[in-house]
Amino acid sequence: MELVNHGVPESFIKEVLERCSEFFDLTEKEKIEYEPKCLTDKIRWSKGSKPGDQREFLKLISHPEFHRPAKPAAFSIKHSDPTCASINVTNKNNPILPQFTSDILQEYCNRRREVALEILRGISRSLGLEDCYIENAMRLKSGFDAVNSYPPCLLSNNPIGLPSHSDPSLLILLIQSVDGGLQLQRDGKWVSANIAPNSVVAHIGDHLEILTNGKYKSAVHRVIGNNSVRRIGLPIAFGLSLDALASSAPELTYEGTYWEATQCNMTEGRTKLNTGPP
Ligand SMILES: O=C(O)CCC(=O)C(=O)O
Ligand SMILES: [Fe+2]
Repeated sequence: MELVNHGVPESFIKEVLERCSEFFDLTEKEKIEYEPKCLTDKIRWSKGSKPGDQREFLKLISHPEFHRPAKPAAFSIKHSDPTCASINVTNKNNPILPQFTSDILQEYCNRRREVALEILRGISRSLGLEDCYIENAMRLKSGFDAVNSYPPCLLSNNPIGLPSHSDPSLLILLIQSVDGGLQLQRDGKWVSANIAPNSVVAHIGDHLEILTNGKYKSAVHRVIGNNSVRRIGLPIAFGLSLDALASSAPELTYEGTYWEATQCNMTEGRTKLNTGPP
């Protein structure tokens, strides 16, 4: 789904993508400072570790608090926890950029959140459920947002920057710095997503497929790399509360659970949905 008139000005989107790009311009030594050291590190840099994943990515954990109310106290860590010294770490050589990058990504996530909630309300309605059904079932007030952005690495002989996969979470809103790269699987074929400048791609994640008992299907997608120009893809994944569990809405179940159905129906690239309940 391509979204236009989404209410976030083009200049702000440009600024977000530029800040990400500046972050990737830091030296490897500087970026290593932002490798995750603590569970609650808000801004993290790392590289794809799975075969064929040529990404380098920056992640923002914009969850308000790493908080699991139903778990023992030891599982609840607030961002202000003094034992997590690496939170908000600033690099000596670049004292401004990463904090600034984190702030601007946070602001971008906040602005996107309302759009995501509005789409999820529309999806609830389309299923004959009350508007706030998904929000309430997934406890989105303390939901988890993550931003991945990455420049293409040198793509050697392999044009695939990120292999076929579907995303965890409920809904993903994506912008990109240059057109092209993202492909979606439709009827077994790869279709390029041509996204107009300043528009946003919205696609469904695995948890929404589970929740809706397969009525909304998680989008299988991949990214084709590009050696000539840096492309930043910036998906925000809107996820459920760390304390919630994705399971089929009882109002939508029929003949057993969706987990059972998906597990006897393996298809390429659907690893997340085929591994069974967590
Ligand atoms: O860069 C993109 O267009 C998409 C990236 C993606 O699919 C992901 O990070 O899961
Ligand atoms: Fe993805």
